[in-house]
Amino acid sequence: ISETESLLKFKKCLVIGGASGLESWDRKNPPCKWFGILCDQGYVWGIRLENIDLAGSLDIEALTGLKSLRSLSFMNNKLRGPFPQFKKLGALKSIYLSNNQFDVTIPKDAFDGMSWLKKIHLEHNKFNGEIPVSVAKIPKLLELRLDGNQFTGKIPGFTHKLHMLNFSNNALSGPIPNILSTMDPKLFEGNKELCGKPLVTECYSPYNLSGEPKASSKKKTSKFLYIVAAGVAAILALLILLGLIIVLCRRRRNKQPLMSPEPGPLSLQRRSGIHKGDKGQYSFRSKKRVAKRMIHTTELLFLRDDKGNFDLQDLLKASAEILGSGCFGASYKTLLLNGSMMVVKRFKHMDSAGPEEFQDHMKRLGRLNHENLLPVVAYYYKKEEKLFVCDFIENGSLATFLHGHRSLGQTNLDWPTRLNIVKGVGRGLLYLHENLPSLMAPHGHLKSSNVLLSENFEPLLTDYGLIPIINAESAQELMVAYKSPEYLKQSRVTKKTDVWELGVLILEILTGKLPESFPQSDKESEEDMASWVKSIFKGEWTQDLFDQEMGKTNNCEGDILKLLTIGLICCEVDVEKRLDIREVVGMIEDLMKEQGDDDFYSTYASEADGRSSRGVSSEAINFS
Ligand SMILES: Nc1ncnc2c1ncn2[C@@H]1O[C@H](COP(=O)(O)OP(=O)(O)OP(=O)(O)O)[C@@H](O)[C@H]1O
Repeated sequence: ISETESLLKFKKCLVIGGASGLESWDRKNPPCKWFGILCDQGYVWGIRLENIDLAGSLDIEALTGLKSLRSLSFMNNKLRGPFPQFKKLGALKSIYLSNNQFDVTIPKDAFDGMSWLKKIHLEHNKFNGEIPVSVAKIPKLLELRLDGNQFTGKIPGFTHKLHMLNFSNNALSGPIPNILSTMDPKLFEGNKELCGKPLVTECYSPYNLSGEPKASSKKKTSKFLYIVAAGVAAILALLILLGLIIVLCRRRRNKQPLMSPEPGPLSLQRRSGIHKGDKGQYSFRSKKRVAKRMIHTTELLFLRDDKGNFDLQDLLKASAEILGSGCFGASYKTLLLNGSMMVVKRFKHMDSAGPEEFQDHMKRLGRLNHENLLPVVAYYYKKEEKLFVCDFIENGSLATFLHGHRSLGQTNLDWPTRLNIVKGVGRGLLYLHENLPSLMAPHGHLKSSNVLLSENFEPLLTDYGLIPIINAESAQELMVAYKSPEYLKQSRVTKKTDVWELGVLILEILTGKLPESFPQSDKESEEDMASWVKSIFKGEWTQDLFDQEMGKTNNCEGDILKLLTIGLICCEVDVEKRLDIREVVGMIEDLMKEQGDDDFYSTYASEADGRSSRGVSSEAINFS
């Protein structure tokens, strides 16, 4: 269905007042020439029908065919009816419905999945019921105006601060969420039952001991206080007991050789069978003394100062659970007595590098610091045993999200999240390339199980920079870099091998297919993942090619195809022709800008002029 037909269908539900300008909406002219239609490169990106006495309802379904649509403004009209299903247009960046006659409750999930939405203006209608929780979860939201409605109930908890918001003149109640407590009090005025900062009205809470409890609840409150006091006393007693146990344990430990205490049945020592014959145990804190002896000792060596509050013995005695066994050995999730959850990876195939070489390399890794790299916190080196310690990342790996065995309640990765992951992986790789300059492939082992996802789904690379300390034979057999076309055909691994790995990862993220499920591209030139994608992809959208779990692509098909093309460019077989990582990251960032860091359309010329609109180019607005 063409843009013309979509818009004409949309027009059918509108009741048009006197001189609306909508007469120009007919098949004689292309939509870009119609009144109120804003185009970019021949495609509709905005509909702006303001101040024209428009009534009726908004048939959002009809607009789903407009792939470039990003902005809608119908302010200063007489629209009413059910809340429009904007979430069907997941790529929208701004919605303006101010000064209309909507008098409905907005469904809780009205904004679910609207990852690109930056501005919502619903002020001066008669919206009632609770503010939908989904509005507080929109990740990029910058402006929210709900003032002059009849919203009731509590303000939901927002995940981040907004540049502009207004809740004034509603019927809201309860405490203002902390994250909004530094905003101008005027933005909350006219809600009799709202309390807490920035308003002067304090919230009465049973926890607020200084507050005057209401007479009717005095009895309840004193009972409650009694329970709280008893609880606090019990916790204190427990803490004292725990402290005593720790002191006793420490005393015992100091008297005994390092490995002699029999750990619990779930300890890392038991689980992994790690043993330590040496007597020496040096404090990891006395670094200077340690530096001289470290090569020959058996202590845990810290690369991060901020994490150094445990030692090898703590690690070995801690309860451990196996996370999985990769090609280099097993990884254990380990809960330390100090409450930190760490991962201990036990490396095999690492005995070719001598102790000094190994130590120098670890120092190099320790100097790295980037938001998309998971740092190695500490390591342990002994001829027959190498351990790497790092933080445990609760969300697990990208591989788990893409290929299943997710725990209950874990969500699918949608397109914006996938694009953001690719961007972070690219940035992490670029940083490695700039800061580990002497290495062949600074990462060398990029695959989805080595991309962990933080709480906010930011990617964290692991198992990077290993090539110099892995035995050559095992590296050739096991590491991703050595499975690249240049290694298989010319026995070469270069910096651009990481670019090829990134390409395969991009294809995996978009198709949801496991690269390992394809036969390797070898001398008989069997099909690998990249050639499989090339054989199917003809430059157009092919539903079958993409991971169905990505869910609704929300009119972003064009951008998804662009990322797929970047993936294929990275998978260029000829290393000389293949782009370097800087060029690829540049392309990914350009795509990000097209997707979310621009805003073509801002209805509000200024805060004071709430009733006019104008188009503002992306250059004119700085959201950073
Ligand atoms: N710090 C961590 N936090 C949470 N999960 C982790 C962490 N490190 C590794 N894992 C997960 O534990 C599992 C085992 O990891 P491990 O690194 O031992 O093997 P792998 O990544 O599958 O293969 P390879 O040994 O080739 O890297 C993987 O699913 C990995 O994603």
